[in-house]
Amino acid sequence: MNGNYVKKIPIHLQSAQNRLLIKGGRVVNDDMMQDADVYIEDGVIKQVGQNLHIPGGTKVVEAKGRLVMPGGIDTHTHMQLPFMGTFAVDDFYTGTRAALAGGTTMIMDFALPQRGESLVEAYHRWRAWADPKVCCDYALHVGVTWWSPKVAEEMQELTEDLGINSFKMFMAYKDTWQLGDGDLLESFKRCKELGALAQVHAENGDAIKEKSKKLLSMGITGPEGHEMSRPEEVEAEATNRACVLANQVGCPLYVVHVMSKSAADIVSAKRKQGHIVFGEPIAACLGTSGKHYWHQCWRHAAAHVMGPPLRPDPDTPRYLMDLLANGDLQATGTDNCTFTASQKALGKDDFTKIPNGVNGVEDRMSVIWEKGVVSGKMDPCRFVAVTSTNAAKIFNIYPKKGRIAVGSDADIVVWNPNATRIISAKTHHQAVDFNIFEGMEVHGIADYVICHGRVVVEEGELRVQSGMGKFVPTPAFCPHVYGRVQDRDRANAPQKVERAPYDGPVAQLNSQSHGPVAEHITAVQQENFYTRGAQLNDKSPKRPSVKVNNPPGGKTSGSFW
Ligand SMILES: NC(=O)NCCC(=O)O
Ligand SMILES: [Zn+2]
Repeated sequence: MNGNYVKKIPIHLQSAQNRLLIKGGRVVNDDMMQDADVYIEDGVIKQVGQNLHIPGGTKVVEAKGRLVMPGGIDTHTHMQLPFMGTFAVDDFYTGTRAALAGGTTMIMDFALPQRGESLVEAYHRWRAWADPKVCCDYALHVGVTWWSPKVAEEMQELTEDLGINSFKMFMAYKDTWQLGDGDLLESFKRCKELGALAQVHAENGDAIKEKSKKLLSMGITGPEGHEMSRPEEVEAEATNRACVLANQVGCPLYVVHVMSKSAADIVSAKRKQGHIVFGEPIAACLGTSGKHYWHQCWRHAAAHVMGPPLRPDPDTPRYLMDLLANGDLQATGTDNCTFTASQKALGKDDFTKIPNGVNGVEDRMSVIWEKGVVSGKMDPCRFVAVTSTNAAKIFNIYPKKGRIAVGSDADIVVWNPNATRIISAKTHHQAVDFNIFEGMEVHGIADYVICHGRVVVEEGELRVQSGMGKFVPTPAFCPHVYGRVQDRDRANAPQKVERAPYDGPVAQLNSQSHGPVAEHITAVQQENFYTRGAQLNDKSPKRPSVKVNNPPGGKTSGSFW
């Protein structure tokens, strides 16, 4: 099977089933597989096993030869994001509908305030956009795009009252969302106090700005300049800095879109050193590479522009998949943030103006199945872990989400591991007019998708309604993230050395000594010499006896001393 694998059916033919049996399939969780039936009532899994007692009139989904897995959780999307002068074209309706078509039953999006804007207001704006439109469940991360005591206060309101347990800080996007190291430290400290998970977009925004200017001045205006302006080491440096700063204040850290080998190596090395850090590769970097930035067709190249960029090293997807398979990286998202050709063309003469973002929400499950399971790197249990369970654990919604077990939400994908399809913008359900995985043949198709107990994909037919999904609050102090923080703090607490006080002579500070006092005098003297020609403390009735004609360090022949 390939091509147009999901058809739309009219809303009036859609119905909610409150009793459903998935029969004859192989249930896959992150830690075990078993041949079992799954019985669902009112959106919740009620029984898992064989020879179940099922009430008459229950709708049956035949799953023989299929894998019955927790629906996917996409940890990173930006539906209808206002960004770089425009809005992402996939909104909360088309984006979540496409997610379901591909077997993802929950997304996690980002409420991103403008610099100086209230975080709580941004949160409510995103809720107002998403609630009436979402076809599947969703949660929100909130961006900390500036710092002040008010931001710290609002973070508390968001975690305690509004269902937020993760905050994203940007180390890129200088002059808009970027935080400096001091503000990063403050936000990490605050996350820790509130039991929230700190997330970072790890790229050095200052270096990017500088390099972009240089490339543009050399006449490099096309999409290849995007990658050249932010090469691997720019991502690796920021990843390392974020890990160090978070670890210094004992705050757990989640690095979103780990795009390069060197950034992934840092996450993996820090984990080995005992840091509490998680790494999230996305479908784009697992499924394709940055060679496209050098494509002859401008539109093709621009369609791949995202930050951090895809990497030209063709070995990157394999490498990241290996780390995902062996546990060095943990959860997967897509950074789905889509722009049409005409939107990308805002940067036709300047790569820094191409709206950043690619697709992925629909194809993540198939791409990871193909590159991860079909390639023999991971088994179906690990596939479930990296596409669903680990996200549920990290964001504290497990086992409500991410597991097939009694009491869990009935968010399930009935996966046909043998069917194939060819990914194409012509047949995908996203609003965007380009697909970065165009032409890729993938095994693994969602024959049925069940969301809150409703069959939303049935033998190729997509049955959704806007507003079907719900906001899922994510509680703070997640045991999976914060479980060892207290013990770790206690074990690593600095110890004072008990000793007799020093009782010898202590040197007297004077104005000739090096250090802050001397520096202060030098700076003031400099101002007096070159700005006003006035003397130190001009306004005070009695001047100190500092000889400005012979400054400390002596005179120089240049214009500064
Ligand atoms: N990643 C990207 O290119 N676009 C969305 C904004 C962001 O996450 O940086
Ligand atoms: Zn993002």
